[in-house]
Amino acid sequence: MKIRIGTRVSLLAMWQANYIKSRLEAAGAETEIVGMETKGDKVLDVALSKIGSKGVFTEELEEKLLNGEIHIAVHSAKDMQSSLAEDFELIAFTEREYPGDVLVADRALDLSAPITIGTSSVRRIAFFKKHYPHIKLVNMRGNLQTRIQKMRSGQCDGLALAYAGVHRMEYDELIVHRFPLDQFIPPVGQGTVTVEIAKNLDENIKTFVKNTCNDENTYKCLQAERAFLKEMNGGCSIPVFGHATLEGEEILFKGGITNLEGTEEVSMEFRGTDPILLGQHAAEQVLQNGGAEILKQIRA
Ligand SMILES: NCc1[nH]cc(CCC(=O)O)c1CC(=O)O
Repeated sequence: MKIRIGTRVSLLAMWQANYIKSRLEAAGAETEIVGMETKGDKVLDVALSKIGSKGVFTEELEEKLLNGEIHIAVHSAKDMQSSLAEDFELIAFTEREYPGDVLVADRALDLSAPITIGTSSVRRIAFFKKHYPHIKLVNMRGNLQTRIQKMRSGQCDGLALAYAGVHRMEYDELIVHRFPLDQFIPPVGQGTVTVEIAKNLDENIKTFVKNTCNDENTYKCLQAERAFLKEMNGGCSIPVFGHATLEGEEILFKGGITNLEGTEEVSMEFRGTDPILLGQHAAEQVLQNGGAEILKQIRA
């Protein structure tokens, strides 16, 4: 069996693809990595939340899934839209890395001082405004390496990033702070790698990939998180967050939404055993308890 793996070409995307590749090969498959640049990689001067079109990192890979040039596409689960087009499916989620956000810098930073932090995530911006209103924020896109270069050229004192990406790119020694998970609640999917297929994929390949790459516990959590995200109908320009963990058979889901200024936040916790029902219920409750109002304000 030879499995062609599609990926973006950033170093982090390549890490993810190689991670999946090594699992498939350990289980006896031959593989080939097919890298490609996507719109999301090329347009770097605009905040993601403003590019607007859905799937800026996924469209081109999906074309290749459909025409068979690749069998699977590897993504960060966080980058995936909550509802895929009819023809596609996420069949595996790898065991999750620590899901939180960290501060990366070349020197120790005093978070109570008026330092400048680079980020363009609407969620991180809102949490900074709420918990660190004196900190100055500057827009920062591009891959991890580019952002670190921009920081070193003086554009900011530090960068707010997902731990998972920093760790995978081996920048651990630049981590100067970990934001608590209950203060910077992670976005849906942060820290796990997912495998996307076209539904017409050969069943043997599909089963093989599932068996070698999927972590059942992470899968359950991601089902809940993604059901929540879908029901919230957010998109990456809306600071929606959601994080599920397992406690025995039970799923604990924490999620919500904040306005862009970080002055209004609806965060709630729910427990359940059916991931999809739990995620949907959580979204209904968050929307009913002020979330719908926040969404409306942001969209206006
Ligand atoms: N926003 C881009 C992005 N997409 C995935 C990761 C890495 C973390 C992950 O895979 O969850 C990052 C970088 C970041 O947010 O710091």
